[in-house]
Amino acid sequence: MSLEALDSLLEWGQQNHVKIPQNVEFVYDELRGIHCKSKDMVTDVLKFELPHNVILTGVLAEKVFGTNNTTWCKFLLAKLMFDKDATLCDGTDLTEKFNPYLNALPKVVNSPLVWNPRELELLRNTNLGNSIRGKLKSIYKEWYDVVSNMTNKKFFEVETISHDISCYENFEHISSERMYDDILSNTANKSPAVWYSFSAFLWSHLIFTSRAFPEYIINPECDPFSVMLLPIVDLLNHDYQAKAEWSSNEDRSFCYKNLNENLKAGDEVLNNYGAKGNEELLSGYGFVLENNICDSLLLKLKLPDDTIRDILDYEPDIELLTIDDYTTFAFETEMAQKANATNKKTVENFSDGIIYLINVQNPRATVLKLLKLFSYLKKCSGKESHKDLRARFDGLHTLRGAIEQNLSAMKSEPVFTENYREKYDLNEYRLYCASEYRKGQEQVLKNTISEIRAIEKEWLKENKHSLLSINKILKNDTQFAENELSSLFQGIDQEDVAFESTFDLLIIWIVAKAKYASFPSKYEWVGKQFNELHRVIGDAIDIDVQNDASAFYEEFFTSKSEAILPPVTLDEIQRAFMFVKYNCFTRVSSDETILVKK
Ligand SMILES: C[S@@+](CC[C@H](N)C(=O)[O-])C[C@H]1O[C@@H](n2cnc3c(N)ncnc32)[C@H](O)[C@@H]1O
Repeated sequence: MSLEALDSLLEWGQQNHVKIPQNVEFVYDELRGIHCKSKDMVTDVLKFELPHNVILTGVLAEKVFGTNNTTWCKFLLAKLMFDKDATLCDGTDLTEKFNPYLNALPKVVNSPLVWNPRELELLRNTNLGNSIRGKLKSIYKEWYDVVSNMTNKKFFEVETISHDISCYENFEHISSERMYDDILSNTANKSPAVWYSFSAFLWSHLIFTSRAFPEYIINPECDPFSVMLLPIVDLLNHDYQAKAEWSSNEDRSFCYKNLNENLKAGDEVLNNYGAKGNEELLSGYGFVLENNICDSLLLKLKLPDDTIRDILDYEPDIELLTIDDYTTFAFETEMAQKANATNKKTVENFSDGIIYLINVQNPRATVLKLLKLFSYLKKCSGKESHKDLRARFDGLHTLRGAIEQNLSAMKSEPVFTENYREKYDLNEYRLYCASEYRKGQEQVLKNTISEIRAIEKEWLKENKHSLLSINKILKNDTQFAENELSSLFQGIDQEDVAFESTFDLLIIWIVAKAKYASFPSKYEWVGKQFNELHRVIGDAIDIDVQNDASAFYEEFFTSKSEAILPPVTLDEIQRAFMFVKYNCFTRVSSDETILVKK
């Protein structure tokens, strides 16, 4: 970006009656691009006004291509930027008209969509790293659907873009390296062969994701997803604390007001793009904010259709969310959100998975939603509900285990491919963005684990009389340790008997208590639950339990001498396993198996 380009843009604005406050100036630096600063102390509202005739909307795309939608707006911008020929609209050449605006647009938006393979390795094991190819494919499809449609042939010479087309058609078989070398590097270097190539479209797409505004502000009747470009107003950078107001006048001009009081000389005049986390900022805008309080982590879960259907039909208090429940494009619109809220969801809505966004500052709200879902997933078949204490604890520990796994994957050092180092440069700014993004994601995961631990603590306190650990049992049931344990292992080589977990010991305790009918009076409820379960299930022992119980039996009760029958039968072990499955959960932190009173 040259300073002359900025000056020309501001002069063009003046000629076109764009109103810019007297006491601001636009400056440029490498890190923040063009941005706006107050020249002196500002105590009043700062107001920018943009006349309708300098706003780029879908109406122009309609006049040029006959279709008014965001995809065609992207083609229009690409044409204005990269086509040497004029783009006529009502007798005006739009390229000439918007030339100063086009010259001041960023050459590259630093989104990972255009990072080279070496840079992309910085995002390994993150949501963004895992989703970038999918995102690229969906933008590529948006382009392909237009250029491959016969009715649009009049706008494009398809032979010129045959390589772009074949790369899309073979997308799954093309390595990231080749995709970068053949296609994306042309976007990154701003050297697309023609204006309707995919590289040109991708540049335009990123200009829209990083600087478009919702059109409904100047045109309330438009499609809620329509967007527009606002020259000069779009030079304002983002801060989630900025108090900005967008409105329009009757003549459909756009009005931006900065409501931050007491700006000092040199302070930046900022816009507010919405409460966006670093993942959204980096992928759509190519920058990150340090210590971003809007940061969030996206958890995606894939569940079988039948499970989703069951939840939608019978579990109204379990919220299943999709990406449409969150921001979907450049600037969030209330209308789009309302449209999502009123639609009843079906299984088809979840083809891309169930999405939960966990906020770094307030993970609790989402953790509570996730806990309900995980309790449901961990509830045992039969009569158990996701609201039962055992299922809730089991869900909590499964969720905690999954989040901890995510965290350790995120922390693992990326392994760099040797030949990338020789072939590709590493942009320092992208390195910084990747590391800040990872830091933010780690922080969300850590805060989520702390929140789950805090919830577990509350639940343990509230339900302490309904929970029983093996340590408590051993303290109170001396008969078990002193007599029963040795009778169970008569004839078994004592050196072989070593319990590695509280789970094993609990199984043995249940076997002993059921066999000798010796549940201590304090724990009579365990006996009752044991009898009740076996009254209900009869001889139905599920296959997983059969396998686990057999392995356990073999490990502990294989007699040294074939002449001596072990004192415990496989059936007794299976029954104890069944009981533990339906009445216990295991804590991930201590690997401790806990019995739950119903
Ligand atoms: C709407 S434009 C703002 C004007 C832009 N600086 C320019 O040079 O054209 C959005 C782009 O500005 C940059 N940007 C916005 N807010 C930023 C911030 N807080 N820190 C760093 N860069 C920011 C990003 O490159 C983003 O893609």
